[in-house]
Amino acid sequence: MVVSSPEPDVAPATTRPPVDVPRAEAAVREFLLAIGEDPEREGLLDTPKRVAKAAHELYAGLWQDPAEVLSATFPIEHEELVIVRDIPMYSTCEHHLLPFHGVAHIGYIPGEDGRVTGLSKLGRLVEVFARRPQVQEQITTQVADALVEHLGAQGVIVVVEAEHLCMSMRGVQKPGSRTITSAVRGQLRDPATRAEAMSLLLGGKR
Ligand SMILES: Nc1nc2c(ncn2[C@@H]2O[C@H](COP(=O)(O)OP(=O)(O)OP(=O)(O)O)[C@@H](O)[C@H]2O)c(=O)[nH]1
Ligand SMILES: [Zn+2]
Repeated sequence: MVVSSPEPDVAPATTRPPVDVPRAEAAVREFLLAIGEDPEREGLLDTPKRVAKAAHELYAGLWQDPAEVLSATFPIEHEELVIVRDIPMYSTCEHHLLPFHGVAHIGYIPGEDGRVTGLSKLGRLVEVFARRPQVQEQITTQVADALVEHLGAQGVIVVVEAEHLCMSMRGVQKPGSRTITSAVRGQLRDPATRAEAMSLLLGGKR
């Protein structure tokens, strides 16, 4: 078993994602007008340009392929649990386009061929699915399914813990509340294995 707590590993934007910049800038300008702001005032002059530029990073996952992230594997014939926990995660809720952020924990049992992926690739996989307009449940299941589909994992467990700013700074206004979601696949559905993985994954937090 391997347990690792990684440094943040944010995928560099190697290819420029196809944000339609003029369209994004025009939309931000319109939005500023809609809320009664003056897009011509000095502080806002460059805002449409900045927001469009930020979109390249915030939504980079829309143009990334999970299969590519998981394509590099190592034949070290490890057939037991590998866990990377406390992977920092920033995403955008698709309902309000506000951030939600927290950590993801991933455990997987490699495929029968014993091939494993690089530990950082688990962090990159989270990026692929988090850097999109999203809901937390979907990130969780997409990460789990990608490990089964593209890595051939025999078992997977993914837990995501996050605070949603749409619940903190507006709406119900409950700052500090955390949402926890999990997805379990294959051999880790077995109750005993799952309980062991969960306790390692959460590192004695509960
Ligand atoms: N299940 C789930 N719900 C989310 C997520 N992010 C935001 N939401 C919720 O999406 C719901 C949208 O509800 P609506 O009633 O359509 O929108 P709203 O009037 O802005 O809701 P309030 O936030 O309650 O004011 C809210 O309850 C949010 O808390 C997520 O990742 N997963
Ligand atoms: Zn929201």
